[in-house]
Amino acid sequence: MSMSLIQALPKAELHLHIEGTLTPSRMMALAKKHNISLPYVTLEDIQAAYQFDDLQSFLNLYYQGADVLREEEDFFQLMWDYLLVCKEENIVHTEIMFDPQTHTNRGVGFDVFMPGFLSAIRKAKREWGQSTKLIMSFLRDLTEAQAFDTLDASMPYLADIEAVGLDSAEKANPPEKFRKVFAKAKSLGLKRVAHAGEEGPAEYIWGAINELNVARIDHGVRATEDNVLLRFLREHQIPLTVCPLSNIKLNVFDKMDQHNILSLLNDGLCVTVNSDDPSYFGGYLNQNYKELQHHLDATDDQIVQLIKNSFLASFLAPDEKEYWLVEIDRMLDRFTSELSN
Ligand code: HPA
Ligand SMILES: [Zn+2]
Repeated sequence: MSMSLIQALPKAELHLHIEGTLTPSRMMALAKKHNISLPYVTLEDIQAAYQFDDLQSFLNLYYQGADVLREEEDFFQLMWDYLLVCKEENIVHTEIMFDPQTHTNRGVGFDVFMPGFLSAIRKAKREWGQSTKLIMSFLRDLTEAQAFDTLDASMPYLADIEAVGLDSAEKANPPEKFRKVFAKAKSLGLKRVAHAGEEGPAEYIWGAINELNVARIDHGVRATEDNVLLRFLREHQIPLTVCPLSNIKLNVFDKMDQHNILSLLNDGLCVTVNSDDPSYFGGYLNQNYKELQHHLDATDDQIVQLIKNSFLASFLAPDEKEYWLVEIDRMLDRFTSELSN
């Protein structure tokens, strides 16, 4: 049963950067369209370049790749490519991060990328009922004043933005640097998330919770360095959006069999599985689940709990969460009775 379980069950994805879904072939096509010369000739050159030492070495290529995104249609295609993957992988709900500053810094404004994103999102909703929410992420290596400018520029699109987030280079950019802009976002009715405890210390997870008032932590795997924090995360069921393949590619863990996701799960934390930047890290969501079966001997029960957590940790309304949890149990009952017949 476990082979098809991952594919068969409806899932939510909560930690996904849309700029990190830019496929090598789409990158090549857009470079050609806009007459941009890439440091790659073939698709294989791109694959070969995607070997990273750490977060920063990845970010350098990720920001470089995003430069091929110039027009509304490009952003539509980027989003559409990913939403088709959601349909294929049975990701019925997805909370998608986008990095406005990666685009506004090179003269591509909200009036270019937002209409592109939104038309793809609306088409997927119409065609197969795809559920999505958008999370606007601030780049933490830039200043808080620049984050405020970004929040101001997003005002015309606020109705389509669920939450704000915090990403990019974590070390030396602690959450409290963005305390005021997160407070402003909260006053505007936006939910909050932040990357913390990926490369940065457990202390940054406390900072995200106490200073930024986040509903969940992106990554958070370094929480295991602080037992008081672990107890707090368990007691308050503050979700961690963990990204297994990302953590291996960026050397947060040496090998998948050393990943701590299942020990966090067994400890009673609300952990979830996500793909982060699938085009750069070598796998979409289902592959991330499969890695846990292959390298950590994840049981069916653990896979099911991780999938249920993906809905519990989402920003869906309580009745929507309940709908999917009931649907999952219904499907599991059916699998079990099919197996016993
Ligand atoms: O995993 C990540 N961490 C920080 N910044 C990012 N930007 C895209 N992906 C990431
Ligand atoms: Zn991320």
